[in-house]
Amino acid sequence: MSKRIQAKDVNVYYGDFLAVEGVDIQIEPRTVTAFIGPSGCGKTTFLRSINRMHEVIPGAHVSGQMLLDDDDIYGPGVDPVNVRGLVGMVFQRPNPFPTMSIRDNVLAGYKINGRRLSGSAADEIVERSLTGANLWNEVKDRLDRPGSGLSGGQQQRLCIARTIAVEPEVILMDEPCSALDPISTLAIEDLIEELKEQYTVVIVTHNMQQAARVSDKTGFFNIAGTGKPGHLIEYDDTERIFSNPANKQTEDYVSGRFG
Ligand SMILES: Nc1ncnc2c1ncn2[C@@H]1O[C@H](COP(=O)(O)OP(=O)(O)OP(=O)(O)O)[C@@H](O)[C@H]1O
Repeated sequence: MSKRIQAKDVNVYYGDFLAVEGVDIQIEPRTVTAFIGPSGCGKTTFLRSINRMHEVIPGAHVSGQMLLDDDDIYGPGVDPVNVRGLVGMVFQRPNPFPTMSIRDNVLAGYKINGRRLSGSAADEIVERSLTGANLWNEVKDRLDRPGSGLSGGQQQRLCIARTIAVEPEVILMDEPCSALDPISTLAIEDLIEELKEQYTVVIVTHNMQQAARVSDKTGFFNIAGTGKPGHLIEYDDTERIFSNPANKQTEDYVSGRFG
């Protein structure tokens, strides 16, 4: 598990609008990468292009190559549903299925794909996934209760359990802590550290301290003005980005002199 992500001259569009232009990046397996940058610079848009979630918006499309190891996820005949199995996504707001039990939430990826599981296989997946999401001990005695009965932080860890249940190679996270309190945020940050032992993790965050805490590498995106496309300005070791970036725009942004 865990694959390299390589974008080659990737442009991301909403209809005719070019939202992100010319991204070249190579993200190594078993690392955490954070995307930072001002609002509207295309962090989320680019993130969503890594598992073809972008194209659920009518008219949205991508040009260039997006490779998972050596396979282009936009290649001919590639089924986006399979791509989303390999590249899981955790969203800003925890979104467990509210009426479904905790157990069924974990298994939701299998149910949606129509895959049948024996009871013992399902039990094993539920325990492994909830343990992997650092949630097992808190919920093991109430697996049949609805997911909506959990706290926000627990719900987000349930969503992470649902993502890892289907054994992806890559986990994308779009501001996964922005709706959480500081304690729950720390729990997710600790979990991200553990997830990178098995997965390639890419996280969008507005919180620069969080990027500095959780990531090995940081990508800074910027935009020249409203209506202009966002660009990846710099991608380097997180320590370097926050202490001695190569680009003046990055330096201005991380030192708070932006705008
Ligand atoms: N569904 C959409 N349809 C059309 N344009 C969109 C859509 N979603 C985003 N955009 C545009 O694409 C550009 C990039 O937006 P995006 O949300 O990716 O930026 P971001 O860096 O993630 O911003 P934020 O930090 O505010 O979340 C913006 O100009 C935005 O208005």
